[in-house]
Amino acid sequence: MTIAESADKLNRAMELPEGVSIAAPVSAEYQSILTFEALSHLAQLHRQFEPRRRELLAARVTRAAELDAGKPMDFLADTLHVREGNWKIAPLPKALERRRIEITGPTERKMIINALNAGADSYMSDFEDSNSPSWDNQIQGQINLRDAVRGTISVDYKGKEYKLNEKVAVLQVRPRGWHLDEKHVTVDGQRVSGGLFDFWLYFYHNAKELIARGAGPFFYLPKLQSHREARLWNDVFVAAQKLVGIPQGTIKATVLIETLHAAFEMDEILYELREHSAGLNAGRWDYIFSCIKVFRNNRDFCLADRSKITMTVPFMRAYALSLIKTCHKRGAPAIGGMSALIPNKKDPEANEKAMAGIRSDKRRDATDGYDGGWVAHPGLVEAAMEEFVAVLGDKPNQIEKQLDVNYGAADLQDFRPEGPISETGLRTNINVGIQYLGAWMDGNGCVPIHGLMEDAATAEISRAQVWSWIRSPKGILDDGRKVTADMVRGLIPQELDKIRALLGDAYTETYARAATLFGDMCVSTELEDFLTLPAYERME
Ligand SMILES: CC(=O)SCCNC(=O)CCNC(=O)[C@H](O)C(C)(C)COP(=O)(O)OP(=O)(O)OC[C@H]1O[C@@H](n2cnc3c(N)ncnc32)[C@H](O)[C@@H]1OP(=O)(O)O
Ligand SMILES: O=CC(=O)O
Ligand SMILES: [Mg+2]
Repeated sequence: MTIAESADKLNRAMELPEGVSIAAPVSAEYQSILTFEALSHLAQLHRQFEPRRRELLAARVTRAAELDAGKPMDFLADTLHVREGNWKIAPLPKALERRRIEITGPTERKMIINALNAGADSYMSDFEDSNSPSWDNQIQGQINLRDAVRGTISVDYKGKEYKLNEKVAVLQVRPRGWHLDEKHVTVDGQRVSGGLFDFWLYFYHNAKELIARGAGPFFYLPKLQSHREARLWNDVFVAAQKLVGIPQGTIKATVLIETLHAAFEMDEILYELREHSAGLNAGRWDYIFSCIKVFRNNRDFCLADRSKITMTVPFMRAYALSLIKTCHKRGAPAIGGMSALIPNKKDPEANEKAMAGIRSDKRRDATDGYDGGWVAHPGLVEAAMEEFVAVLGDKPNQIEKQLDVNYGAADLQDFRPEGPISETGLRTNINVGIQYLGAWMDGNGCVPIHGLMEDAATAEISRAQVWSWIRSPKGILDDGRKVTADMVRGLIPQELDKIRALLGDAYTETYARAATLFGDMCVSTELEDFLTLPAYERME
């Protein structure tokens, strides 16, 4: 029986609201999330907001075409009054005042427990970059979150029982970005938005319970490209709070500034969400990816090896400090991003280096003025926390710190360094891109590769860099060879062999499919918008 047939058999007994259809199995347990009322409100929200989502996605295409045609990236003229106005976001709830260290990770059951117990102030549970959006991951993730909110989550793993400590981190949830659909659920024959689906199911099942427990429905909003996209989220929040019957302004959301477009609209984004805002976060990995994507047709644009694009290169520095300045002026928290370093159990020397890297990353963020920062692994919380405490002392945040910096459009686009580009850097991008994509298509959205955390955002940089080095006349290796499509096609089987040898029994044929897809995307004439869009269509 195919998945569609078994889904049909299982779901035939299930009563669905008018116009709603589900093309995936819904077990009795899944039905506790996909209730008639939850789905009927989802359909209502879809009908109300989907036309605007589509308009905004179309506006992204128009904007990209304008940039391709050479229109400069700049601050918006018609929102000058917002940038110059004297306003602040609404006061923060107590639960979101102290966010020095936020751990992040996928919504897998054991990981949720480990993350909530890790000693961080907050935990961002992720349906985006670190998640592979298979049907099971999405619905099981909602089940896990529901149980975590109620404190009943537990799991027995290899004979060890996992349950929550008395004191746990404050939970925040990141739904998918506006670009992703949830292909298994349609309303009136149209796929629903992945972001709306994730947001609504979590909100519907947990908002009141969270409020009763002294927290609230707190979110992270990924990959926004404009304040109009923030306005759409704000309007969704207003409608959702009304549907569930909780006061307006109860939802709080932190927006990731992780596209170059959004860096030019930070004030405007905070303004749109001012009743619901919990500040901004520097999503550094998607930000680098976005810069490459924005300048895809600018033959002068070229970035050095991925390892050379650190937080201290000119354009990243301008972005990082502008974000703090904007947030603090508006009374909003500025949350730092993720260092990709993770602990290394097998190699003490590498481990020491990783820990030193984490410390220096968090020290720089805290000293600059960030109110908190992200870590990818429980083993990093203590060291990262020490660095923030060293700067903040016993204060919950440093929002009062106003930055006297003035970065303009040219600083945000000072894309240095352009080199070096090495064969090692090229091979690493290919190897990481294929390994990540293979794991993702097999249902795992976050993978340790060569001592670093790799997720959808970091893999996007790898993919976009290879594409850009082929296209740009500046894509020349430090030994003088031009990066070409033929060179990349030749390296892919070699890197796939290395992956096969490395993974051993864990290797599946998916990696070969991932290599084909990755290769096609690198050599194609157009830079595909997101790696995850074609990959999602290849998943069940
Ligand atoms: C660009 C961005 O968007 S960044 C945000 C998105 N990315 C992330 O959130 C990264 C999340 N991190 C991870 O998924 C993981 O840390 C990985 C995949 C990078 C490495 O995971 P592993 O290989 O399992 O690490 P390792 O074996 O050292 O894990 C040790 C323990 O910590 C747990 N752990 C590791 N990372 C996390 C995490 N982020 N949250 C909760 N638990 C975690 C493991 O489950 C394991 O638990 P156990 O000992 O009880 O079995
Ligand atoms: O989501 C975070 C990022 O760096 O991308
Ligand atoms: Mg991101």
